[in-house]
Amino acid sequence: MAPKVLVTRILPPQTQAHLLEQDFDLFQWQQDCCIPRDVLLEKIKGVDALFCLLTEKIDNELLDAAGPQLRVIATMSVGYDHIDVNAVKSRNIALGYTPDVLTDATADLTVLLALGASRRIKESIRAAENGQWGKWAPTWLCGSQFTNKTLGIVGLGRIGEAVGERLKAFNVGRIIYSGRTEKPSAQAKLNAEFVSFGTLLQESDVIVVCCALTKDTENLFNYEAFSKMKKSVVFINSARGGIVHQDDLVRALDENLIGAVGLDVTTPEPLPPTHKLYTFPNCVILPHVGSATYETRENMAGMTLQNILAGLDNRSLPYSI
Ligand SMILES: O=C(O)C(=O)CO
Repeated sequence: MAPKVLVTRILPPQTQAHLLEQDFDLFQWQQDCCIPRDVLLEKIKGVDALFCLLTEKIDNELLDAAGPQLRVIATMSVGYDHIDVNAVKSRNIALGYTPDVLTDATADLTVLLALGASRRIKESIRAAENGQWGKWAPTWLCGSQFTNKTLGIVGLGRIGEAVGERLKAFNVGRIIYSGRTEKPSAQAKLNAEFVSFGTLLQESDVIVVCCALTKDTENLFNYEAFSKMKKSVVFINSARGGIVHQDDLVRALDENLIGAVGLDVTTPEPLPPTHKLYTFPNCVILPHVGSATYETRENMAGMTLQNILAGLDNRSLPYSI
């Protein structure tokens, strides 16, 4: 009998074609929006494999609804804060994700945000489009550059290291990082120093958040943290919205405690267009597009399908959490 497989979205074209070639009893959510929770809870009943995205919460309620035959869950994401990993593992369900493959795309976008925020891209685009572009003027729309500045990376994992490598090319003077543990190999490559979180806040000119969202990092960037930063700091988050206490970020911007902000992630997502964060000229917000290149998304989908196929075959997953 063909295995029952639930896929929560239409996939990039090559992987979508590959999926349809499989001998699956397939239910695939066809609309270009998240599968509603009640539909997911209904459709998960009796499935052998679940192909999900970071938009689906995988918890005991869902696993109970699925039933004991569920053998593999594969998320098309590197982050897995949407998954109750202990709940999945305690039921002996194989769990897969997509590490490495989105590192370059996400690091590229993080650099884009850092440059954009520090060079006042939002105000510049608005000025050009709104007829405020007068004659060239010596100090109009000046931002700051990275030359000789201190770059602080919170979480020197794969993406943090790739961001460091890229920003090194902008002649930063010093790279410091904080995190749970020292990362000797990345540290040596970047000639970086491991410092305490407090030191990183105080000494960085540019702070990039590249860590995972966990219980330890939830709301790590609160009012107290923003208060310790340089007033000129460029603060970038391309990791997860929940790492930042967003109301405190609004307060910090209101009180001019920080220089510029670039966000690819927020709480919630999507961030409603009426949200106060959009009103700050020095806050650039993108709609969670860090990994959004054709190549990367195809690779992520392909890896997720490989995980599903391995799990259904009772093989160990090639990209296992
Ligand atoms: O894969 C992830 O975790 C993402 O955030 C996608 O960009």
